[in-house]
Amino acid sequence: MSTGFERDRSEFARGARAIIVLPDLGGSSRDADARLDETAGLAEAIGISVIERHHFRVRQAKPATMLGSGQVDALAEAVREGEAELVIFDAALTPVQQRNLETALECKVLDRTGLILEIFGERAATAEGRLQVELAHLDYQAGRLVRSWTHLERQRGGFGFLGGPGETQIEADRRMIRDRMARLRRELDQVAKTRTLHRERRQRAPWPVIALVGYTNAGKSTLFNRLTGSDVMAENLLFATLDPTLRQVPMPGTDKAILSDTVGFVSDLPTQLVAAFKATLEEVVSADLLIHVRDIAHPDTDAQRADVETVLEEIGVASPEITPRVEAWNKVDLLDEERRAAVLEEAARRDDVVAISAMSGEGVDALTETVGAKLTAGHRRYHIALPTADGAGAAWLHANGEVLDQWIEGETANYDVRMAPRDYERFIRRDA
Ligand SMILES: Nc1nc2c(ncn2[C@@H]2O[C@H](COP(=O)(O)OP(=O)(O)OP(=O)(O)O)[C@@H](O)[C@H]2O)c(=O)[nH]1
Repeated sequence: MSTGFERDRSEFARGARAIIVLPDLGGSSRDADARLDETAGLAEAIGISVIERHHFRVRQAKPATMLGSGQVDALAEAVREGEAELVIFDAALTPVQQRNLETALECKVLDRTGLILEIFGERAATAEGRLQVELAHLDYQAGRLVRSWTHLERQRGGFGFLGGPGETQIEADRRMIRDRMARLRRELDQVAKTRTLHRERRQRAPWPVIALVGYTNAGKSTLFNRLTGSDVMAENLLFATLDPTLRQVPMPGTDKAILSDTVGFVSDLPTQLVAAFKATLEEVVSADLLIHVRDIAHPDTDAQRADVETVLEEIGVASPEITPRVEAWNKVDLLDEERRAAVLEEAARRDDVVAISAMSGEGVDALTETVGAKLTAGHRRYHIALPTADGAGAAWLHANGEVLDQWIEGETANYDVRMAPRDYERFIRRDA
């Protein structure tokens, strides 16, 4: 069934000419140029062609148009001269502001949430990803529909104007959205159940799961490819990895580990998206260890780190004491000599930080060593005696622990094994 509310991708056709606007309300610690770069990068990731960037200082956001009237006029002029088809605001706009701006600028206006939804829509690769995006999108539209209706009605002077023109249509639209959302939720439940089954099956496999997290463009995919030796997703596509990709990788100290690449995080991630993407990020929630990839050469690297930690907390990842993190300070190749020396020195001082260049490979072996060491940090040495005929038991020990020594006494095979207490208990239970 088509609700008529599905995304019209042709609206943002590849190559659409766009102007990026940063309304600067002050008080942000972020670098305005870096912010404009990020938004331009996000837009370009879905094929929008960015022709201009504007940075407007706004003392107080205007309820009707966000910007002051002089600024709106200047922007309208820029739209006409540049023949722009789209203006992207790096801010959250109310439905009223969005519509008033569209009228004044005579072109389409998209806010940050709308832009992120477009990107998520384009990148969602699995059935679950697509369902989640559509749900988030409908949720966003439902909010706009209700409020814009109230606004229209007020313009008509029509409180108490129930049953007036348009109302029936809007009611019908809202019902259609509601029905469609209910259906999507049911489908999602089903998909989520299947996923949980798969995950449980994998959790019974003995390998630890390592999740790569990080701000968008930090270099997660580049590192993922380097660690796994795959060259998929080598393009510079923001959010190229909306759906987690899982690979087995060798890790010192364990037989192997499962590495999961996840979606890039952004600042001000709309709440409805955090909720909608929680399932996609479940790999992160249940991971044994997180590698937090940071673009250490970015001017806002500290703010980006805080954003990532906030999202991790929002989606329910346990504190670093329970789910250990290793920070990979990436792109050290871009630093000037002085900064590079300072970064390397600080990284060397900390046992949870490794300076790397995912691009050149510098530091990547050290990262693997550190991750392996963290994974095995809680490991202990056990003595285990098995009947020599227990080939499966012996194989399990080799796969799950580090066999330090083994010797045979009559019918008994002895093993001196280093492994996680959790694995030891699982092994003992298996025997019982
Ligand atoms: N100079 C330099 N560039 C890097 C390095 N690592 C990644 N890059 C570049 O940074 C850009 C983003 O890298 P990705 O690996 O796509 O980043 P990501 O974190 O997966 O991005 P999202 O999918 O948006 O979350 C690409 O242009 C990479 O080539 C590095 O160590 N040095």
